[in-house]
Amino acid sequence: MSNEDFNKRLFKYFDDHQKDYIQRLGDAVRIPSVSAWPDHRSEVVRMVEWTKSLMEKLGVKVELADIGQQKLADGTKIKLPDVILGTYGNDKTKKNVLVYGHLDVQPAQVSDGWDTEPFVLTEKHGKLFGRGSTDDKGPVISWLNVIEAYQTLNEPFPVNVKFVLESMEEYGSDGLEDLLKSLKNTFLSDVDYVVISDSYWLGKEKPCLQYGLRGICYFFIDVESSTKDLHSGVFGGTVHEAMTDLITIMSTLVDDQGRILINGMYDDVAPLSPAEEQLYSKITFDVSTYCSEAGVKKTIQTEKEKILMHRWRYPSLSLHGIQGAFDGCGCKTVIPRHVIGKFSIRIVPNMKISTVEKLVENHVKQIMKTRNSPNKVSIKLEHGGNYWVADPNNPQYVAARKATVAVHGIEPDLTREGGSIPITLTFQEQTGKSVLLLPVGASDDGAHSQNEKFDISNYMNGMKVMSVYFQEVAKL
Ligand SMILES: C[C@H](N)C(=O)N[C@@H](Cc1c[nH]cn1)C(=O)O
Ligand SMILES: [Zn+2]
Ligand SMILES: [Zn+2]
Repeated sequence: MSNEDFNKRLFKYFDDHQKDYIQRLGDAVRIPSVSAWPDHRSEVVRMVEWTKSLMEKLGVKVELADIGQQKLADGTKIKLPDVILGTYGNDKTKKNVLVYGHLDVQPAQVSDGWDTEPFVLTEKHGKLFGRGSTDDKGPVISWLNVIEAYQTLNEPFPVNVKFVLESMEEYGSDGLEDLLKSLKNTFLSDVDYVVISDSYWLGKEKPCLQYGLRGICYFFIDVESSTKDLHSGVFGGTVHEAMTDLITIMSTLVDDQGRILINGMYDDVAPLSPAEEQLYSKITFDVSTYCSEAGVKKTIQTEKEKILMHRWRYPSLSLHGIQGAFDGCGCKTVIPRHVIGKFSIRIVPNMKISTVEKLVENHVKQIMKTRNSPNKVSIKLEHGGNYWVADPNNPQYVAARKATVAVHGIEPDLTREGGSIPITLTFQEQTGKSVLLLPVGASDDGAHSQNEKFDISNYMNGMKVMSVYFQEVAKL
């Protein structure tokens, strides 16, 4: 049978089994594997076990790698979830492709404003709503569905596949870097290509391949004022409040133009070359759609090119929350004794995590000097992950472009991602091989947001692209 005929059968098989794939994703979404919630660690472990069992059913050889313990803010330690190392096929004549993905998800609760139960996959108008549907359970399961389809159709798999599936990605990939370094001369030594499907298209219709990611430095600012919470009527106006110090610090970090106000933060940012500047205008991107997907009235920048640059090649600082602050309904007249402010800086070429950390520390010290406050303030880099930029002309990208054209009938845009996949650079360094970001989700999937979803069409077409990608990589 020609390859074309096989792909027709394969694609039909995917379409015919849509219901089974939705059910499988639903089983995964039902496990609330939130890595940021220590009290849900057993659910993360359950997700690892669920995936291991599916992989073993498909004949993937699975090993669970212990990556040690996580130290929580209060000093206690809990076990980090094991990393799944999978091996499928061992044919020395075939290429070895390493697939990375993550099984943990961002927190979610109906009270955040979800229209449906976040951990119940709900199908509406061709969309599958649920936490982790697009980030990253849908894509991870898609890779496994591809293996299953080949088996059922009795077709030899075109490549050997290795899997690294972690469950702390949404918490900065705690513990994974050391593991990968320790595997450099064993599990990783014969890897030819690394592929990651954990990001999103730039629009809803046009597929893309990505060759860059921003990194992330996530900070906690801890402010302690008193030994207990205080009555604001009794103590207000006489004590230095932790919250007042914290809010002052947090209000000095970024201005209304999105510019980071920390001295020196832009010193290492790579200058924009004329060649790079030209790339942005060619990319399909609609500013008004972007605004409506975000649910905002306007963006800081108005030109498409500038928006893309600020998503991909400039740093940004976002404020995320304050632990310990009153956030319930009604009025509570209490002065909290201890608050922890949380913010992150997305970093870009050629910023260094250690420099960013020092600059933030200096900034906080400077602000506190002006406050005449006796409160205990400490700043901690909770986790840091590097940026990554690759050459989109390397053969692996050519293979993925052919796969995209074969399924979608259109050349993908070559784009970058504003989010972070902290371990990407480590894969490149430890294997010495090309890493490809092959997104399958759409721009409006709402990863990390309320009503995260994965379109059924993206699920089905994603598996088709992944299949042809393996076939094309086999030919390289
Ligand atoms: C792009 C990827 N799907 C993702 O969402 N990554 C997270 C990683 C992270 C790092 N610290 C916390 N989360 C992100 O970009 O926020
Ligand atoms: Zn995520
Ligand atoms: Zn992700």
